Amino acid sequence: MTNTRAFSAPGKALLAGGYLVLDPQYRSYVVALSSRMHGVVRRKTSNSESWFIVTVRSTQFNGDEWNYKVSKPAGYEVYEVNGLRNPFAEQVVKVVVSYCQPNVLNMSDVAVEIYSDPGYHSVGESKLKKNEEKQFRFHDSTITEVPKTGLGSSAGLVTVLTTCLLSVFCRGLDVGSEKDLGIIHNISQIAHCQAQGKVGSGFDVAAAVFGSIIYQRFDAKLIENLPTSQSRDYDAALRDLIDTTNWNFTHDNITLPSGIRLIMGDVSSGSETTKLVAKVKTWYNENYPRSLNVYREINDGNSKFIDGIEKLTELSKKDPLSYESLLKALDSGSDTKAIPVISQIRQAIDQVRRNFQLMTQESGADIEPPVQTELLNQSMQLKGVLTGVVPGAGGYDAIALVTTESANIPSQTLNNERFSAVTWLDLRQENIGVIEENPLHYEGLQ
Ligand SMILES: Nc1ncnc2c1ncn2[C@@H]1O[C@H](COP(=O)(O)OP(=O)(O)O)[C@@H](O)[C@H]1O
Ligand SMILES: C[C@@](O)(CCOP(=O)(O)OP(=O)(O)O)CC(=O)O
Repeated sequence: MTNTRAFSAPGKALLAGGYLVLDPQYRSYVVALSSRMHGVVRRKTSNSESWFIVTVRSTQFNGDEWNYKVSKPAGYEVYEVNGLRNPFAEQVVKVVVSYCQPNVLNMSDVAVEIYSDPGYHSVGESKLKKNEEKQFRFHDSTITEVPKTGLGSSAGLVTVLTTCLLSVFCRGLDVGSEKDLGIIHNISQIAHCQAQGKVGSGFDVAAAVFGSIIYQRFDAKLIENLPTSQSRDYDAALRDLIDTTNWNFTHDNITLPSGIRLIMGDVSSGSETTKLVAKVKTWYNENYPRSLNVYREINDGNSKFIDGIEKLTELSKKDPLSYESLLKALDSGSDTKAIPVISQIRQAIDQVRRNFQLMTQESGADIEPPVQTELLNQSMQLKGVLTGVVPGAGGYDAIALVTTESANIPSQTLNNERFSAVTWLDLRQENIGVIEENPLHYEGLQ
């Protein structure tokens, strides 16, 4: 077992900051989730002297497996021996070997088993396999054909695979050290961005690495300006970008106040974030500077939301009795207008949602389409709900509710026609980012 290590990284929900977070000037509020992506990595004997193989296996998805042959005629060459595509896995292998510079002449083969927690994908016809520690769902289809719930599976994959490979190629990796987390973050952002072929804000990768955070993005040019991987200067530029460049981004750890939880409802109609982002960008440019005012209003709402959540945390510590009665008031569904911090949070989210509804009408991007507005308004009638949003890019994917710990949303909505399209996901917030796991916990799943 000494040859084997295991790591995991969390999924995310972007509660405040959708679209704005693409611009480094705006802060976002990202909650890491209890649904995690896992990787178990082991070294094996190599059959060749001039190359080695990195196998990425995802048995949950109909036995998916990718085998990357890594050789170094001049610079590193990485290709999948059966011509199978997984751009995220491939980019991670490329970036990690270019960064760590393993000696292909005496490097062992490496195998990484990937496991994703049930929350990442719709249940469908899958079969649950478990042992005493973990449980995973096994699907009959390949990864690209199984519907996602929107927790950021590619960011999770990239982050655990990066961590697994670094642990083999750069010995002594310690995910408890800020420095090593920084390296994992920078490599994961580069690989994710190159695989996506577009520059997202990177909030999903940052949450996978650092957990729940206030996130402000790095300048997209950092990655765009890298020379191509064929260039002589690539390896040096890459190392410089990972080890010495100041990325100048914010990832301040946060936690939801005690007694408050996040609950996600999968609506599972699916929306394509890239298309929504493209429509919003067109709308923004065509309506400038009025669109800037809309963004400023949303940003003001986001800031008041973040501030309100911080006030709740403060109150829970300084005056537990008042805090307890505030939670009780939320739970009973009684009128909470007289409680300033609750009004602040609700008004802040109303301000954000009003502007998202306006952008939806004007841009044609279904950020908060009328069915989601209806669902959120209905959710606000449930006992124990503090507030609710369409997370991230919005669309028809999901809703996220911030509720009291004791609110039982699934039982309140059972047999309620208005919620018939919603599947409440079995997950909650969990602040922690990448962690080391016990590799034995993945054995004997049945
Ligand atoms: N469990 C997994 N095993 C292997 N690859 C995965 C896994 N989960 C996600 N991926 C990779 O990430 C891709 C999904 O990325 P994307 O469509 O951007 O979804 P998301 O919004 O969940 O990140 C998959 O097609 C695959 O390449
Ligand atoms: C629009 C965005 O600001 C937020 C998108 O959030 P989602 O949580 O919807 O993300 P995906 O998992 O990529 O679909 C784009 C971004 O920040 O990358």
